[in-house]
Amino acid sequence: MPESAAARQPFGSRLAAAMAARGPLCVGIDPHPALLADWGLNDDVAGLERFSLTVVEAVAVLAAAVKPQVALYERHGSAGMAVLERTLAAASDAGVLSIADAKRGDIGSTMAAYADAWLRDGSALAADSVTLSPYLGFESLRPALDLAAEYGRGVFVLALTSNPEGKSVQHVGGSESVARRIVEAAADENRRYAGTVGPGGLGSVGLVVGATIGVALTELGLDLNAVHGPILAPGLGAQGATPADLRATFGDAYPAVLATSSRGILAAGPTISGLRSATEATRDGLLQA
Ligand SMILES: O=C(O)c1cc(=O)[nH]c(=O)n1[C@@H]1O[C@H](COP(=O)(O)O)[C@@H](O)[C@H]1O
Repeated sequence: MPESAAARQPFGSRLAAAMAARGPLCVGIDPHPALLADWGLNDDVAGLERFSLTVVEAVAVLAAAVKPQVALYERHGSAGMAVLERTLAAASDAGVLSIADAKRGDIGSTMAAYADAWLRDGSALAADSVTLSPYLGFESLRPALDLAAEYGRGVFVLALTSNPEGKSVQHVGGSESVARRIVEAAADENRRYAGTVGPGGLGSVGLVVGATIGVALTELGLDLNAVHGPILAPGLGAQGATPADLRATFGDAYPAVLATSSRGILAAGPTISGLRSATEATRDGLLQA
């Protein structure tokens, strides 16, 4: 059902409500060729669609959000991107929030076009939120930040990524690290819109901080509580992090953490019941941590 921007609550408020109701788990939709094969599907557009819609059907009532990985649709060309459009529409129809994992970032004039694609009402690719890369400077993301705020949508900006190579850039500067610039900029941005956030809500500018970063927050002296936004934490499952690792890594910022797992859950397909069991087990592990 299309929903007008005026009627839509800010993304951070909608996500906080979903996390409170369903637990702090996002299920990544990453249709890797090997997973398609494991599910008995061809690595083609029909396989991609079957895979994606099955995941949405299975987890929409259990997860706080789903996160389709855009690269795995792009590799099928324009027909793959059409499947992504239908996957985002199916998530919306099923009542689960979507995070388009596009990791976009460019100079402002081009960024405005990315913002139009992923965040503007009327775009077939519009998701509830999108992942952004701040390598061109946090402020280069301005068109997306402003459009997200206008339409009640959200963004997740890469801060400390889950891959081992990330620290070669993100840790540079030590106590004045690159990551600190991103964390502080996101906090400033959420402060600007603090008046739109209801009690217990979160801001709509989130960060990506990997579940695999170990003690980096302490080493770099970063306080994620000051962000007042959601923290998307990939790395659970296939990349080795456990719910206990997440709890230890994020400490008292844990209530704002939306953990995300793709392969760890998708490997339990292709049955709906298998996917649901894996989702519930992962979610319960996060709630008990
Ligand atoms: O933005 C992301 O979601 C992301 C950031 C990051 O630091 N690390 C990371 O793994 N991701 C994404 O999260 C997903 C992780 O997939 P699994 O390792 O299969 O759970 C992939 O789609 C990655 O692109």
